[in-house]
Amino acid sequence: MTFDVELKNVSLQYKDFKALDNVSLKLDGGKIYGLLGRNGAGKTTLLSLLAALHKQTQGEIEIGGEPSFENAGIMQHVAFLYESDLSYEYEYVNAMLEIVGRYRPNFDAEYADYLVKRFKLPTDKYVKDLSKGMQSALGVTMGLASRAPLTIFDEVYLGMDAPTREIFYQELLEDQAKHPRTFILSTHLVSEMDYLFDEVVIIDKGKFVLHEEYEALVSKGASITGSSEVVDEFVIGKTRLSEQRLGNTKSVMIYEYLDEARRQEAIQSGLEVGPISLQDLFIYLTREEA
Ligand SMILES: Nc1ncnc2c1ncn2[C@@H]1O[C@H](COP(=O)(O)OP(=O)(O)OP(=O)(O)O)[C@@H](O)[C@H]1O
Repeated sequence: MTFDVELKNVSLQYKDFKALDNVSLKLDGGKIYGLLGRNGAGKTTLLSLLAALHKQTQGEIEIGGEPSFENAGIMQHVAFLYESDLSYEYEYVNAMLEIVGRYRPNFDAEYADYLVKRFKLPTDKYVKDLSKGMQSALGVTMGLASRAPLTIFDEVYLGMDAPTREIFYQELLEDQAKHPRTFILSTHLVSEMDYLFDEVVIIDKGKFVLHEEYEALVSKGASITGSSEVVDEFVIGKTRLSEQRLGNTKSVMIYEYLDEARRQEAIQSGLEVGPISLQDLFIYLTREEA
């Protein structure tokens, strides 16, 4: 089972501050979405509305085709994992997973057990005594093993070290292939996680910026590498996202679709044409105006 998600003109006002401003978005079920935004952009606010932790001040949210707020039938199928304070959690890992399993209709205890071993989570310590990275891995274990049709991870992987994050990414892709559901991953680890995303959503200062397929998005630009003079000449008049220089070699990311003829022209001039990085595009699209 997977869930579509739809936000129609959603705003959230905290007293006199608008954290989300008229956001509309439609996410088709069964895909992995990357939610990107700078600090304070409104990612957690948006995700906590999807998890019905509070209600939007304006607009409508539908999950699986139904209004989701205070809808127990829908919300039992929505898993929201975020960095939470577990410093008072006097439960062992297995006991905590058992509790989660009671509330999640699709919970797979065997898979949870497998993930506990895969993440090497100690089963003889209270959750409060686990390291920060281990607590993150426990959050990921709860989220994956719940197999909820809508699973939201809000930066839960921050405390994990790189090899542990790699295990998470592998498990996410493998389990998504076997049991497709809708994932939303918010992250600042853009260049590390971009390959996971089917589609990307960017918000900035509470406002919707874009929603696009990852492949389509990164094909909107190109990286051009070669000798400085030739690169400079080729990129004249094009929007530059970033620039790197090493000796006489230069690499420039441009934000412009290159058709086959232009690509061939670049290659004929001795330039290398590569894909653009989502991270550079993200930085460009959310930059502060000077
Ligand atoms: N309870 C609250 N009262 C007032 N303002 C709030 C409240 N919660 C969040 N905000 C504000 O809403 C804005 C969006 O916050 P949010 O946590 O959604 O951002 P974020 O994109 O998740 O940021 P980060 O990447 O830094 O975690 C911020 O300016 C924040 O200060």
